[in-house]
Amino acid sequence: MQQTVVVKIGSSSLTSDEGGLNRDKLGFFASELSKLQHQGFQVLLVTSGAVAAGFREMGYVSRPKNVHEQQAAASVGQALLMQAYHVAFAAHQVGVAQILLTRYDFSNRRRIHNASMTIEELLKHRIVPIINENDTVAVDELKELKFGDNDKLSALVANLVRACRLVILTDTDGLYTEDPRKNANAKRIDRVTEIDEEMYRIAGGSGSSVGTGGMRSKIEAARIAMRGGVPVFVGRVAEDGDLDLAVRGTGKGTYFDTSEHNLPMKKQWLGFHSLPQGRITVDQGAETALVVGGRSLLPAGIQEVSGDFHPGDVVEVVNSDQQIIGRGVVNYSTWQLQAVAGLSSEEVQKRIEVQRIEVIHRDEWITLTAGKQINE
Ligand SMILES: Nc1ncnc2c1ncn2[C@@H]1O[C@H](COP(=O)(O)OP(=O)(O)O)[C@@H](O)[C@H]1O
Ligand SMILES: N[C@@H](CCC(=O)OP(=O)(O)O)C(=O)O
Repeated sequence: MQQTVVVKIGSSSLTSDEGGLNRDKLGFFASELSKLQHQGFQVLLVTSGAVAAGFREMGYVSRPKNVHEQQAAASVGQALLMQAYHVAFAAHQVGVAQILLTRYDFSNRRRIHNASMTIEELLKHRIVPIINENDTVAVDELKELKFGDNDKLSALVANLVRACRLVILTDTDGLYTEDPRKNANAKRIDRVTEIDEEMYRIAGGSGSSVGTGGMRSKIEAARIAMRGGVPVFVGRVAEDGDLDLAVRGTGKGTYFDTSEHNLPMKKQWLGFHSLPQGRITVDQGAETALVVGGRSLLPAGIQEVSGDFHPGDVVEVVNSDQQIIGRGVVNYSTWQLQAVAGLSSEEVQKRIEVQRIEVIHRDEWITLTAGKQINE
């Protein structure tokens, strides 16, 4: 079977702080990606840079902060971006296609299935799908409905196509013990096997005025991809052949290894694509049963319920310290659960009629605590 590589290129690698595309850099990346394809890899590109490429044409002096200005700049820049990629890849006899996705598309199983089928068809024809967030329609006010930066989008795409590696290219050669722009003595971390809280602490925000996510969002992307069984490289590609080295394991950057196996599609959807409709707080006993014991959630372990959900919806589960421990498909509605929270299963059955006694069945649950996942 052919191996698939997903490469994400950030705004900082394609444009300058003053805005506008750097066609030399873009041409270089197209050449590196084409080489990978010629070697037999299936290649997908997740690209940022629409806002950065378009804001100058709109007459703005710097990257706009206002949402509608950003959306307008993105719609100008996206066309410029695709035009430039089309020309740059054509020089290597490689065809390209544009795919614009939103967070909402991932949360809807039919839409993401359609996107996945389209991608498969393009790859079969050796066309490189070039993916960006659909900035014009992405809703910024509702943070959970917008990716913002493309790091997380690239991780979701890598999991979707079951990539053999996700390569996140940026303007620094990997994750350092501190932002290297702020501390020249910071040391690069070459290999990461587990993402813990310390990792989030050292990863700062964006260092340039065109990038948005910084290293923090790359760590979050790496966590999602690792959960999906996809190893990740975060770093820089500056010279001929660098991308090949990055894919093969000897690039200039940080490698995030994973011992996880590909998560089943259903669990991926639950953990990373679905949009929770409510929140359930559980006690210590229920937390252990879910996270360590691999058991279902029963009404007895529930302390608090909020949101507006119905049987079949996805809810987020938090422990008594309000830390997220996972997500699952709920078998109760909000009012039903509020009426029986904390009660024994026997008592619940006397009071209300439910299809299944489990609030969340173990097969419809995913643990999302940082570190090693015990229960799949
Ligand atoms: N611990 C860290 N190690 C490396 N880079 C870091 C760290 N913390 C913050 N950064 C910053 O993250 C930036 C890359 O992210 P970003 O600007 O969002 O790039 P992109 O546009 O490629 O997504 C780097 O330029 C760097 O200044
Ligand atoms: N979709 C946006 C991405 C915004 C952005 O700056 O992302 P990134 O450079 O990946 O931190 C664009 O194309 O401008």
